[in-house]
Amino acid sequence: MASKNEIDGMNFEQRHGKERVRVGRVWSSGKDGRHFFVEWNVSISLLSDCIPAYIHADNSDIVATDTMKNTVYVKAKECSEKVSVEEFAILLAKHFTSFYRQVTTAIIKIVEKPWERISINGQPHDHGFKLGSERHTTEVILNKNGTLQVTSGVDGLALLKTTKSGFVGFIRDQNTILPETRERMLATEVSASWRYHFESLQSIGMGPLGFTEKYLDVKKVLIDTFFGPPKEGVYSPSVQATLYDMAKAVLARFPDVSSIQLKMPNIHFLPVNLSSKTNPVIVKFEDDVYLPTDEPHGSIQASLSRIRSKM
Ligand SMILES: O=c1[nH]c(=O)c2[nH]c(=O)[nH]c2[nH]1
Repeated sequence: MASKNEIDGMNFEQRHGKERVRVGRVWSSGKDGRHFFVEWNVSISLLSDCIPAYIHADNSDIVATDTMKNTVYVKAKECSEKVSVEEFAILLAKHFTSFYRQVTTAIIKIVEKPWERISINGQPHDHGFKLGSERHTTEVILNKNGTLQVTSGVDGLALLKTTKSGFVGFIRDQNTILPETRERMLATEVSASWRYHFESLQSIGMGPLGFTEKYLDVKKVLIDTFFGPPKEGVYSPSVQATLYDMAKAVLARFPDVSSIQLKMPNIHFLPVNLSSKTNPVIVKFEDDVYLPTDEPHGSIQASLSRIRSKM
C-alpha cells in the first residue's frame, strides 16, 4: 500500500515512516505493587500528502520520522493503564491520522517480545520476567475516514511431535527419492496472522478490547489442533492437511475472525543410518536417532477467509 499520484504523466507512489522503534513500558498495580512489563518493536508507515518534498525539495508537509519515533515514547508514557499491543497500535494510528492534516493512512506494525512473569518455588514473582519463545504481533491500518483493519498474529511458534505424522501418495518421477512413510517426526515454526472482522474505529467501540485474551485463545486452538488429544494425538497426512485443519478450527471457533494466514515450514529431522565398508550397520535407524536440520526446509503457507471477507 502506498500513496499514489500522477505526476508528469507518470504514476508516483510513496510512503515514509520509522522502523524498529523499541520501547519498554512498566505498569505497577497500585494495590499490591505487582509490576507488568511489555517490550515492543514498533514500525510506523504513513501515507501522506507530501509530494512537494519529492519533486520540489519542499519539506513543509513532512512529518519527520524522528517525530514519529518520539511519538511512540510520548504515547507509551500517556498509557497510564496496561494496554494490549493491538490497542497501542490503534492509538498510535489514531494520533497520526487525526493530528496531521497531511496523513491519510497510518500502518502500524508491532512485535511484542515474549517477556513472561517468572515463578519462584511456584509463586509468581511481582517484578521478575524471563524471555519466552513465540512473539505476539499486530498490524493496524487506519484511514483518516475511520476505516480500520486489525490483524493479530504469532511468530516463531515452534512445535514438534515425534509420531502420528506421515507423507504418502505424492508425485513420483525420475527425481524423486523420498520414501513414503506413515511414521515420521513433524516439526514446524508457525507464523500465523488473523484479521478481525470489524472495519471501522466506531465498530470496535471504546471498552476494553480483550485482544490479549483472544491472542491466547487463538494460539491455544492452533496448538490443540496441531497435536490432538494428549494420549491419542491426531494423525497428520501432510503439513498441508494439518495447516488447513488449524486454519479451519480458528475460523470455526472465532466468529469475529474473518481470515487467517498460516506459514508452516517443514523443519526436517533426517533419519540417521551409519555404515562403513567394513561395518554395513553401525547405526540402523529405528525411529530413534535423527539429524536435525533447518536448511533446506519445506515451505508451506496458505490463507483461509470467509467468503465476503475483505482480506
Ligand atoms: O508434509 C509434507 N508436505 C510436503 O509437501 C512435503 N514434501 C516433502 O518432501 N515432504 C513433505 N511433507
